[in-house]
Amino acid sequence: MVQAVPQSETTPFYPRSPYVAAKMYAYWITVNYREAYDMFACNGILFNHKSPLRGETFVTRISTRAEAKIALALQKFLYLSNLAVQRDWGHAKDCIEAMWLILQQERPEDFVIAAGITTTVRDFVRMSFAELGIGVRFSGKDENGVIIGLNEELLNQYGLRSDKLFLCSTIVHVDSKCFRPADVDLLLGDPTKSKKKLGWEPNMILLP
Ligand SMILES: Nc1nc2c(ncn2[C@@H]2O[C@H](COP(=O)(O)OP(=O)(O)O[C@H]3O[C@H](CO)[C@@H](O)[C@H](O)[C@@H]3O)[C@@H](O)[C@H]2O)c(=O)[nH]1
Repeated sequence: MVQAVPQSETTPFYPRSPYVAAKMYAYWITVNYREAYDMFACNGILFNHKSPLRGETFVTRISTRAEAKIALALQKFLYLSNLAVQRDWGHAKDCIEAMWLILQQERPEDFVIAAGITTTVRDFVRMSFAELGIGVRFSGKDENGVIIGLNEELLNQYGLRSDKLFLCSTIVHVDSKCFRPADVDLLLGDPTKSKKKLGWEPNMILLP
């Protein structure tokens, strides 16, 4: 449903949730006030951004909280829905810096603020488990996640015990009943304008 890949300032919007539909009002009223009253009003079109303050209902925190509990043997499984969706995940600090830069410009304009790198939820989960020393592979029809390796050294470094983690055991379950009725398959922002005009560069990016 995305109208172009990557998505720049000129890509048409196609909201896939009531929340994002409401954000369209905020976007257009900003443009309207700028054009009608010559106000210094700008839109930062921010792609997904994270920090330690990220709410626990978002997929990154759902996963990392569950992963930590699994590593501590306080929980057995992580339940997720669609692992194939891709997001352009950046850091909130970088976005705030971009907001400040937008407001320092001579002329008010709209800017895409994005890392310009897209990652599947599947890879995010795999990478964050790996940070703890737990190797996970997703396979099979349901794409459940299975332990394929344990890095004892890394686990020990965090004071974690590997005796409750078993090779070949399934720790990530995909629940297809929980797929969103309308979801965004792929978000990948094009930050070219921000980099060029604002001199903005994200400091924290998620490398696959
Ligand atoms: N929440 C959640 N999402 C899951 C899960 N499993 C897979 N996902 C998928 O992970 C993706 C990201 O979901 P969220 O972390 O909930 O974020 P979001 O819907 O992309 O919302 C963010 O982006 C919006 C713009 O697209 C923002 O408007 C919003 O503020 C937020 O930053 C979605 O495609 C969702 O289907 C799960 O168990 N829980």
